[in-house]
Amino acid sequence: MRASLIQLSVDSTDSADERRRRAASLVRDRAGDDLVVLPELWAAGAWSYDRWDHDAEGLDGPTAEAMSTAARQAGVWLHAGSIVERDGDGTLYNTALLFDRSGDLRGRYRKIHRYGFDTGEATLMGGGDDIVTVPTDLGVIGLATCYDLRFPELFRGLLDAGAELIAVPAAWPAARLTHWQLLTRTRALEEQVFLLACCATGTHGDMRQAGHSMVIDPWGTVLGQARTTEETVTVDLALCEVTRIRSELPVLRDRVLAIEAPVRR
Ligand SMILES: NC(=O)CCC(=O)C(=O)O
Repeated sequence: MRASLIQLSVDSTDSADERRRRAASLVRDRAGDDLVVLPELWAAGAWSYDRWDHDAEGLDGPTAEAMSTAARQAGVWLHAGSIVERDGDGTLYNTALLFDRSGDLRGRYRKIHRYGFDTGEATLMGGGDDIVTVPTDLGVIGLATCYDLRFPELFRGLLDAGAELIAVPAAWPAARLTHWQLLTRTRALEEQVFLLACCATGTHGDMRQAGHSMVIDPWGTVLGQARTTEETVTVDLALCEVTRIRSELPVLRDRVLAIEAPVRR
């Protein structure tokens, strides 16, 4: 399969509408690919907290509509990154969307771990409850978002739910680039999955984002990596490698599930 990460620039110099138009055009350029991935909260801006209320939308809002159309026009599976979703009660969620080649919404994941400690996303948004995997004609795709990378138990849950490839949209800060590079490779290696991690670039809300979007194979090898500009990384990958590597190095078979550690905080 051929997969692309579109590392969009999310900068305070352009508007959500401009980014939607640019993202749709970049997705259409990927006609012929199988899977395309966009970053986290790229329309509203992951660090533009003051925009979230204004730019929040439903699953039939302008971002979802533009991305559904772009997926259909390009004939690709499209992980459209995430949106600031407002539900019927008015609660905001950081919600990732996966469209199929016809533009139908096939997966929706509300980010479970909210970043910010006692500020930002942690206080302005609700958290998701569900681990989400989506069976596709490509393989089983697991969904996680940005800060989730710091929580290995979620990735183990995705593995147990059958994930062969995990897509991770992000808006990771440039100041913690080394964490991004370590955590993405570690999650791919420990779960023996392909990990497609698409980070935003550019600066908004006073936060410079890391770029360095990466595709990593189940051996932990980086198959493709972006730099810090707006760019698209395209790789060819064989999902059958998951089965081959899991049988060549069968560490997952050696799990001891009965360990019960006391939880101390
Ligand atoms: N958008 C995010 O989830 C940011 C995560 C982050 O900055 C970190 O884990 O460090």
